[in-house]
Amino acid sequence: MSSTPSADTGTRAAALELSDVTVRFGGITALSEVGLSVRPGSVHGVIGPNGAGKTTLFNVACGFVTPDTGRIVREGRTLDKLAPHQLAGLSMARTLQGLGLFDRITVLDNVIVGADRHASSGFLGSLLALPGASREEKALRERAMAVLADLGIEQYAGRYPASLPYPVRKRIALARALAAEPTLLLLDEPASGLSAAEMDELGDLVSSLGSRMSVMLVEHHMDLVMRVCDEITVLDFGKVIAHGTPDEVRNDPAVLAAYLGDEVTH
Ligand SMILES: Nc1ncnc2c1ncn2[C@@H]1O[C@H](COP(=O)(O)OP(=O)(O)OP(=O)(O)O)[C@@H](O)[C@H]1O
Repeated sequence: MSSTPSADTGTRAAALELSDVTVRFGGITALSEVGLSVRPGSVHGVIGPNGAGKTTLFNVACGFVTPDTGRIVREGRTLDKLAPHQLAGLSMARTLQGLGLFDRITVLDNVIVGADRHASSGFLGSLLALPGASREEKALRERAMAVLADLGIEQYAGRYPASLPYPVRKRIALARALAAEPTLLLLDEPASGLSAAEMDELGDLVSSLGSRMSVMLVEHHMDLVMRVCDEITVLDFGKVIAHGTPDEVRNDPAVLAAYLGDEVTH
């Protein structure tokens, strides 16, 4: 990865900053000159009606999509290009809507995949293949178990993901991301498929994560976003139409207009 220091703003660098990001898919402009800055130690929400560009923005932040134009700056360093395998090296981790768990290995081993920052080097593969526990493997297992315990799902460590309820599987995916010890966590629709009670628990969890790291939360569920986010960026038709605190965004006429006919809660 090539990177260059960005201009010193004199303040603590953003955990993640996207500037003037434009993404086109053929004739469709999914994002148009979008800017967003995730302040260190904050929970930053991204919302918008269907087709607004949320997923595309998330994919740019994860390196899945390279913008046609624009800059990605991580803690003061401008990244020419961001690839998914570079996330761990940048102390970033993400969860996806599709979870992406490995069903043929245990929950614990799934989380070890996250704990092993050197997975792309094949280090993890050799560890999992070895019957005897090396010092490194022991440390990885301990770290993975600690994260599972932190999320209240350590009892599932020896189980296989496919046999477990969806909300538990979502926590496993989160545990895998957290096991990489990120300082920036990117969450894509973490509340989808959860009951109201489970969503409440998730809200508490995201709030507590926000006190330990920076979080970018892309989410449909307005109640959750309003409850846990310090700042919110609102997209519509690929453009930023509002940005501010939950109260500012909630009362913004442009946001109300964008959601007209949709379920906005006050
Ligand atoms: N791979 C792609 N190819 C072509 N068009 C795409 C692609 N991905 C997204 N788009 C288009 O870009 C626009 C933004 O899509 P995106 O999925 O980012 O929005 P979204 O806010 O996540 O929508 P939703 O809430 O419905 O998931 C939409 O018009 C979508 O049809």
